[in-house]
Amino acid sequence: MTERPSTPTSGTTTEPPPEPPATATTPAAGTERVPAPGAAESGAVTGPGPVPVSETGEAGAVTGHLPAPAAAAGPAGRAPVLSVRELSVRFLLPGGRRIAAVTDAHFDVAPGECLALIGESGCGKSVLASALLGLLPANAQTAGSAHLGDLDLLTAGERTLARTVRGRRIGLIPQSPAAHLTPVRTIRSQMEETVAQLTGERNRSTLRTAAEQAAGRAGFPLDHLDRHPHELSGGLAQRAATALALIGDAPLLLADEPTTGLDRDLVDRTVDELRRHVDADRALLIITHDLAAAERVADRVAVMYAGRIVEITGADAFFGAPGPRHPYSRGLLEALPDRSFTPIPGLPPELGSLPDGCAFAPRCDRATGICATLPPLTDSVACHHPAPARTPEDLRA
Ligand SMILES: Nc1ncnc2c1ncn2[C@@H]1O[C@H](COP(=O)(O)OP(=O)(O)OP(=O)(O)O)[C@@H](O)[C@H]1O
Ligand code: NI
Repeated sequence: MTERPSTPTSGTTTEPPPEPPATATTPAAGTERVPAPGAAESGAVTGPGPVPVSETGEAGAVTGHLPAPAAAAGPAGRAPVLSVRELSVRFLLPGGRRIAAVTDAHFDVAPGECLALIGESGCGKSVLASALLGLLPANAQTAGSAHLGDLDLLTAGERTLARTVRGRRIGLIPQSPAAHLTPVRTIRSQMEETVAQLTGERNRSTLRTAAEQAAGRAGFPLDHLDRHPHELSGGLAQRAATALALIGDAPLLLADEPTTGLDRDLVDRTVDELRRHVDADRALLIITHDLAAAERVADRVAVMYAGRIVEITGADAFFGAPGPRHPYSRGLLEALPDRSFTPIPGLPPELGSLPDGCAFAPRCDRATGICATLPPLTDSVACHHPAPARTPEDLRA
């Protein structure tokens, strides 16, 4: 774990000027959001407390929507930057198949806090991030709510998301940075344009300096700034995308695998820069396969399995003592080379045909008959047979 101040260093957030957002966070052409059935009338968010989990796993069958103040207190006792309640995403496929990519996700991210979202490939992490930014494809349906202050990101219109949210209130480091960079323009010109759009600055030399500072923050070499995206390695494209996402100093940063393709030193450097973003009293939701990076940057960890968050707990408790409580979370840690290097047996289930009960049960050595029923998320873990919690202080979820 890195040393970090216990109190945020600044209480200010940057109010964006009224210009369009950064190009790096513009949605792909042709993508449109399909509002969830009944989503329009639900401005309400559910209150804190046990997470209701829908038995059917169907979008629209989300349970427990109780009216509550939009600014429910976050884990640090402050109003969260992001408040996600029973967020579900379904993809409708030809022939009537439904992919349950995200089911009943429920969490907050507070100012000055980093939440790391981890889990095996295909479990729904990127879909969750895309839902928050209104970047889902047209065959997606959402349910639940995701409040950024008073704004429900799931029901906000594309115009609002494009003009005031993406790049301004939420920065995105996308999972495929090369695809998000504009192919025909140099990295320098994309960075200068982003600075101009977000700050209103027009002076050439000021823009040039700001772009070079942004590159420096992400460890992007200045002598590569005049290159086009196709002239960059994957790691350099990653750093360019990180630099672009950091420019707006958005109150919430979504970083989807921000360290892919980087060597260990650059991983550390990148996550330390992301941590500086958090320590300036902003929020970070980082999606990563790199558990060492998660340990270095995160305050809390959310573990996702087959579209559901199965455990959400403090990073110190998770990576240290007493360790995670869900058998899947424990398996993820035990699979690490510097732990017992034992892979979790079997494969994750198809999200198009999930069982009614615990989706991890077929791979779990603790499973019993009761696991044919869905375990609710109580005490930070959704499992009928969790490892015991040692002390309440260990769990600061
Ligand atoms: N447009 C789509 N139509 C149908 N299914 C989709 C679509 N987009 C994603 N999915 C499915 O949603 C599930 C979750 O995908 P997602 O990209 O969120 O996984 P992930 O956890 O981010 O994985 P990774 O770690 O590999 O990035 C996958 O099973 C994927 O096949
Ligand atoms: Ni992903």
